[in-house]
Amino acid sequence: MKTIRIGTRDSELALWQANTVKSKIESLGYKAELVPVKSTGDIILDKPLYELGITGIFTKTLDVAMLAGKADIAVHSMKDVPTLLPKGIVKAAVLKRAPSEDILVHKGNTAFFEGNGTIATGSLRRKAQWLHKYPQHQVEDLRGNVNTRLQKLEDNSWDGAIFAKAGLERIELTPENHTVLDWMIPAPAQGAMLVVAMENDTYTKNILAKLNDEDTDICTHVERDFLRTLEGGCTAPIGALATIENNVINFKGGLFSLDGKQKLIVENSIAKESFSNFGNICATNVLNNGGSELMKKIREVLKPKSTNE
Ligand SMILES: NCc1[nH]cc(CCC(=O)O)c1CC(=O)O
Repeated sequence: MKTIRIGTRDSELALWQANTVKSKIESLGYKAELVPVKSTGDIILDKPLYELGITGIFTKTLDVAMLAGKADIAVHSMKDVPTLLPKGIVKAAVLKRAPSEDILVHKGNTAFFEGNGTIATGSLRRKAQWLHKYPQHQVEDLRGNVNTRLQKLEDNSWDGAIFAKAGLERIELTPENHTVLDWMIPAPAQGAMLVVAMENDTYTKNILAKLNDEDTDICTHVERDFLRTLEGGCTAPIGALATIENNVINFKGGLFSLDGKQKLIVENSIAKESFSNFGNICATNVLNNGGSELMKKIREVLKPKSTNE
């Protein structure tokens, strides 16, 4: 029997995700092994992500390994995956979503919420939404994998730092002192895992199809369509979350100015079977209600840089 080779980065979160897929493949009665690959996103830590000028920094090295025939599949945090996949690489499964929320990890004293706080994040989306809600606060840049960021928070005088709840839970590192940011719109596809395979690898694709969660697949499709239509190749502070209840998709998306002062929100629902163009409809709604002007301003500042989160 062919062994499915899973390309993976070596961060604790990436390994957890790759091992989870390995176990699921083995539970179906097939063989799988991990192939470690180093990613530039994990190596360059001194610059904000959006300044690195590379799209899909976390995923590119694994794409290269797959295209070079060194790995059959890769497991990604779906929010780190560019909305257009490289030629020859296709979506093979979207796993059932873990919690989608962001959380603030702090140091026990929450008085800063009411006063002059300093919180750390490397994400434009988190920064903009934080400053919108807490305009008197400072936001500092914070890079690195989840473990590195937790360590940096401990080593610095910041009051808190923002993380994806799913990422901390997966590696069982959620600190006791934290607040779930249920008001913050998560990154498109946050909490979901995407497994990609080679387009021509029917054997592997047929196995992975059994791992696909239909509702998560649909929701992340809507969120990523919203992102793709809105940003048009540039990275802006954009959040999106779709959920399904009683066969209805409920969607909330937001575009923010970099300083968080401006906020354009769309909330919309549609029957589940009409999901295919829904993200684009929601994005067009934002673009027609001030979003085009705001995106133009954001592009002038960020251009020619672009990356995900
Ligand atoms: N930006 C890096 C990243 N990519 C995926 C996750 C966590 C898992 C997920 O959101 O699906 C994280 C960590 C974080 O944002 O705190």
